[in-house]
Amino acid sequence: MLRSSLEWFLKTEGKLWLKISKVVVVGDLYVGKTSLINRFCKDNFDRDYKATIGVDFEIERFEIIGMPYNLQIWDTAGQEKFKCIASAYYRGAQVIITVFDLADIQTLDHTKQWLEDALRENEPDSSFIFLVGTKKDLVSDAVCERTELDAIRFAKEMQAEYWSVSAKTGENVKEFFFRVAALAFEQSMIKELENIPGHRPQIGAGNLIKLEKNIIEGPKDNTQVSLNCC
Ligand SMILES: Nc1nc2c(ncn2[C@@H]2O[C@H](COP(=O)(O)OP(=O)(O)OP(=O)(O)O)[C@@H](O)[C@H]2O)c(=O)[nH]1
Ligand SMILES: [Mg+2]
Repeated sequence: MLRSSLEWFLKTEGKLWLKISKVVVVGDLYVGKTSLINRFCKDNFDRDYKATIGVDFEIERFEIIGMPYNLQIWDTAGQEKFKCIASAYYRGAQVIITVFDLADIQTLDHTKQWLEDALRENEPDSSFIFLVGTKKDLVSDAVCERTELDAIRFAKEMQAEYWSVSAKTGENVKEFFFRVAALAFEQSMIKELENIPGHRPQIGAGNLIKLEKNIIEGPKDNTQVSLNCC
């Protein structure tokens, strides 16, 4: 049912469809939010710290199964004095990315509060949640594994999918954002198909994009659709 709806949609409305999904990135100061976004959107890395003031955003263009699709990625400030400005931009987030520093375990403890603040501004169950450990290059494999045990526990409690990345080396960064785009795209498409009279998809079937692994632990190569970053 969903497949025939999708085929019909691609032949008709899909040609004119341009969907933008809002992604909000939150977490303590200095954890590497801006660096993560810059690695993905600009493929660069700056060793010097320049605190984000309030908020900033990037738009990243994708093409998924032949359709243009954009992620609007909001980079928020971790500094307490900017929290008030940043939180004004939490509303309407289809994806919330909660970031901590793998080399600073305290920042993991604060992720629940960041998530709570972001969720307060959004409809219940309307956002995908990710927990991302950054600066993987700074910790040994042993430390990383130990920290990840806690991180995976946190992720389960937060109903989030866990990923570890390094903006410095680029490890997992592209894979992570492709995963974000794939999930947000699929959800947008299902919502769009629901609105087409006589083309009611089976909600929950989720067969637009097939995932190979458990949703809680972030898979490395998990989309079977053609997903291109433009
Ligand atoms: N080694 C290493 N350093 C990183 C990585 N990611 C970020 N950094 C460094 O960590 C510092 C803070 O990074 P930012 O991306 O500015 O942190 P932020 O979370 O955006 O900070 P605020 O804007 O203040 O909230 C910078 O000096 C970065 O160069 C990483 O993956 N590896
Ligand atoms: Mg920043």
